Amino acid sequence: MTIAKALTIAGSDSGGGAGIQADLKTFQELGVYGMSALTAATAQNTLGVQGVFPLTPEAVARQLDSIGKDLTPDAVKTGMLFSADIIEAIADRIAHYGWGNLVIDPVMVAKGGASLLKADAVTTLIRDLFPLALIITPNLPEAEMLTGMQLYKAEDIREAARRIHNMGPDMVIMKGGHAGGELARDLLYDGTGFTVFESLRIRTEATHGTGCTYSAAITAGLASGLSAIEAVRVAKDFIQAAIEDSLGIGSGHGPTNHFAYRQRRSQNGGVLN
Ligand SMILES: Nc1ncnc2c1ncn2[C@@H]1O[C@H](COP(=O)(O)OP(=O)(O)O)[C@@H](O)[C@H]1O
Ligand SMILES: Cc1ncc(COP(=O)(O)OP(=O)(O)O)c(N)n1
Repeated sequence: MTIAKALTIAGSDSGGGAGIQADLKTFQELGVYGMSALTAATAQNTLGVQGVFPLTPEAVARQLDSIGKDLTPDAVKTGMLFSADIIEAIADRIAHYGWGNLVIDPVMVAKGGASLLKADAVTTLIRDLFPLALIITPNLPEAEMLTGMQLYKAEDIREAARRIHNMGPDMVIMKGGHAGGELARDLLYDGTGFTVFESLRIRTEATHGTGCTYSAAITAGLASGLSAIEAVRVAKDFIQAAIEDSLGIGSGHGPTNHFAYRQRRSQNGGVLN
């Protein structure tokens, strides 16, 4: 049996809704073998982030070496990276092992407002990691931080996608979770044109870890051999089901339901409804 393997390089969310935990659950649900390299532990629940405890760059690099010397990933994603020296160590190891299918979720600030990336690490993220990426998946506040633009109008969002594309990745997905409106609309830009992925916006507080889960689902699709467009289409269905069927746990921003996509498919003879 050959199984697709995906690696997440990210922080731990003790509450289980975001970070490494969301990524590994998503990989598993999509039939992909999950591996992880931890960058930081967070003390976190649905109410917010109570503490951030980064690992040393050396500890991150050694985890990547252990994986690289034995278990070649078919796709890799990054999430919370925290500091410039951790990013440098990760970029160095990814280049060393020649890992492709790299999805970068440029995690900066948790929904509750806690900083998950030091301000002085943004330039290192752009300089060292973006050129290695197949896809970068900023939400609108992250895209504003990366470009210095204010993103309210559709044409400005498209211009921001072009500018982020010029920072080195093959593709950019501008996520629409933070925009208003009836639709949750994501835009994929590949350097020549835009592809729109949209769904009905669900009115809910249970959106903790949506970005992690979405980028992990894209990574799982790429690891399985899907094209980028196919992988994003599956990921959009996965996150929509996960938000719609939320679990109702915790008293703040609850987690999404990582079981939902598979449960719906099995109830419908393999077809998502
Ligand atoms: N309320 C919602 N209803 C439907 N889809 C949503 C909702 N909120 C976010 N999404 C989708 O979840 C994915 C993650 O987007 P977003 O929430 O913007 O990321 P982040 O968690 O990084 O802020 C995107 O596909 C977005 O369209
Ligand atoms: C450890 C960790 N990593 C990433 C995040 C941010 O996750 P995201 O999917 O953007 O969800 P919200 O924080 O916006 O709910 C995190 N919180 N913790």
